[in-house]
Amino acid sequence: MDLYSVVKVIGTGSFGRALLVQSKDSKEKWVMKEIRLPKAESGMRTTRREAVLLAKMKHPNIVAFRESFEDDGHLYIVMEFCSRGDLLQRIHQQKGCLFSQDVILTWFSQMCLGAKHIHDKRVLHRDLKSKNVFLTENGTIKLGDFGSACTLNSARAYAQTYVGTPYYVSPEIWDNQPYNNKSDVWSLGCVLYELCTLRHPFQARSWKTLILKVCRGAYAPLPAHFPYELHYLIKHMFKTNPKDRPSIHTILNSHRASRLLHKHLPEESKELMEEPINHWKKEEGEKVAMFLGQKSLLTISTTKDTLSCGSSLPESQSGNVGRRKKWAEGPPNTVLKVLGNADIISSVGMAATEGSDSRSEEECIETQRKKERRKWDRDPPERLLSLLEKAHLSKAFETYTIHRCSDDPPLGPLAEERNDVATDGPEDIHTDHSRLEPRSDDEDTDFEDDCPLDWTEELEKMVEEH
Ligand SMILES: Nc1ncnc2c1ncn2[C@@H]1O[C@H](COP(=O)(O)OP(=O)(O)OP(=O)(O)O)[C@@H](O)[C@H]1O
Repeated sequence: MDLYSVVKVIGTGSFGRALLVQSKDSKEKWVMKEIRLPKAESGMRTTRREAVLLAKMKHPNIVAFRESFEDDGHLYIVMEFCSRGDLLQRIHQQKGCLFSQDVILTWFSQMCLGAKHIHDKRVLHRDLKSKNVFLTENGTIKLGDFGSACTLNSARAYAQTYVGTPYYVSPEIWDNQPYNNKSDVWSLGCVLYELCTLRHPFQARSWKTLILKVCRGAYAPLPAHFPYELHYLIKHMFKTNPKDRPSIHTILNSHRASRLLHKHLPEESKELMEEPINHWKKEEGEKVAMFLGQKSLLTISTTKDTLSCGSSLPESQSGNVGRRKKWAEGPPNTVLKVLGNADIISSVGMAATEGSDSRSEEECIETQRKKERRKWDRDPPERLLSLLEKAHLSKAFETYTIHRCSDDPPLGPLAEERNDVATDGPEDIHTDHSRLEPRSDDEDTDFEDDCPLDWTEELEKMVEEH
């Protein structure tokens, strides 16, 4: 502490203060987070998690860690100072004037790089929001605030804890399912949407509407001037089923928007990235069109028709331009074959599962139950709503840390913790190299929860405390 002089208090978070400090030696400015340490010795390790995780993240798009130390009952984390503040402040400064597409894509592609680094290290951020994305003096984006982050290697730890800011929370969390890497993708989608519209995607006047809108993935479309790829990306990031949502890896490498993002990546990152998959090559498109034309289209216009319209083009060209085609009466064989092999997607109910394989009745019921949980046409649970009605909706922009049972430790910085939780300490963070391989988005959802958490009780307590 003696090495720094305090310039000013930047802000106060739920866990303590953020101070702007200056190194007495170098005169460099840093942010020092001052976090009250819990009295119980056992709670200290959780409090230190933010420092430990931040120290592990060395990436140009993540707030750099300098050092951490304890003094007088506080933990101090010294980190890079992002002089241009957070994106929420930046959005407010716009006063309704939209950001340019280039700015949005430049910032968003850097957010993706930062998030990819976190996920590659098997860490979930769990509180991505515009307030936790920072801008440096030279305009670089940095993800910060790892107070809610957790490692993925302890299934118990993440399955039983909910952390997040309600406006940015994905449908699966409201549905008592576990937080996973795609939940971070949802939150990042919210930030992208905010950059495009200066509004939150899920605006609501009540908690009930908020939750229902989130769970139905109902948002107003982006302004029409944005490119198709951006509309498409948002649509995918807001898929209500996390398995249908792209992973960060997919967004950067094989999504329809990847090429657009790549154009906006910093040069040094481009070299390290894979070349994105080109979804639609003109030559391939022409080949497909030709194939379809031969297979299943009938030529009904003739050169004669074209010529009678007064065209003076040579026959070779006028044939191409003037011919009109229409679909044959019956669907093409290829389509029938594909449909024959496809699952009957819309068929719900036991008929679809009966006799289809050798699964037990319980397994079938369980599958059915999971399908039903995804529908979200029903109202949110009465109890959840009645307690949320008491809370002001503005609270939905604050970070919540909720844990399941009194003997199960929460993961937030002020949490009490048992000694035997295996997610603390640098040794707990391991790199799973298989995760670095490109995979389908479905495979890239990290885990399933077999014991969904009932966190309404904890939320009730928190709402009362607020
Ligand atoms: N590295 C940083 N550079 C510049 N400003 C920062 C940095 N880290 C935090 N801040 C600012 O300090 C203030 C307090 O941040 P802090 O993370 O402590 O709490 P919070 O994000 O406001 O709340 P909570 O952590 O409860 O979500 C915020 O205004 C934030 O923008």
